[in-house]
Amino acid sequence: MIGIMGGTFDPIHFAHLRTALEIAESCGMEQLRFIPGSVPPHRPQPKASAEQRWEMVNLAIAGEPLFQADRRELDRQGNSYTVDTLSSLRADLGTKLPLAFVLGMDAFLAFRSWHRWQDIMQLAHLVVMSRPGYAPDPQDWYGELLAQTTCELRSTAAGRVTFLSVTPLEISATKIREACKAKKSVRFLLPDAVYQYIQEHSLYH
Ligand SMILES: Nc1ncnc2c1ncn2[C@@H]1O[C@H](COP(=O)(O)OP(=O)(O)OP(=O)(O)O)[C@@H](O)[C@H]1O
Ligand SMILES: O=C(O)c1ccc[n+]([C@@H]2O[C@H](COP(=O)([O-])O)[C@@H](O)[C@H]2O)c1
Repeated sequence: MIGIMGGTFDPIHFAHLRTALEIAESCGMEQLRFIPGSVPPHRPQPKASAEQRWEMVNLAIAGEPLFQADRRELDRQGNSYTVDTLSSLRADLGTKLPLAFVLGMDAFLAFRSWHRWQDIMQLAHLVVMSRPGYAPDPQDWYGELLAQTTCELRSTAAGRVTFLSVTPLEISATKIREACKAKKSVRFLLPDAVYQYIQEHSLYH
């Protein structure tokens, strides 16, 4: 199974990295790909450029064999819709391989507003990670799709939803950008290489 972690990554931080590793290990993924978005359809545009966010993702994941960075959303024009990304991954990887789109509870709560969300369910599983401050969706719309074990995800290519608890880390890119703006240090919230990159490029000031 391959995991896909999409995000704005403005910037990538330790909560992305630690939760991704825990999910990859507990689901038995052979690889987890970080896919930074170019033009997020659903939020204000990022402060760092697409290439800067790409470079920070690469610095952050260096040396972790389970992780890969994938730039297909950056190389595409227009809005970075997840349905298009997953279709393009299917074109590369075939229809049989289990694919799991990994997202935090905050993102999952808005999932049914995503572009062609029903089609996303045909292309991948959803692995929803706990996130401090976000309670589970009270509308149990995914009931029939619920997978109780991660084994169930490996036995089909797409279409199931599962919820996994990860180490609660109250880190967000928003707070990191705000701290930079307030001239406070963001060291130890993200990898040192990313911290240095932010300083060298005077990001978020
Ligand atoms: N602390 C966290 N715990 C669990 N999941 C997280 C956490 N931070 C981010 N994620 C998840 O990682 C993915 C990418 O998130 P994103 O790049 O938007 O980071 P963010 O910290 O939420 O950024 P921002 O504050 O700019 O919205 C999303 O699915 C999001 O839910
Ligand atoms: O395709 C959509 O309509 C869509 C709407 C909202 C979010 N997403 C994806 O969800 C992932 C997490 O988004 P974000 O805002 O937390 O960085 C990222 O890969 C986004 O492209 C996708």
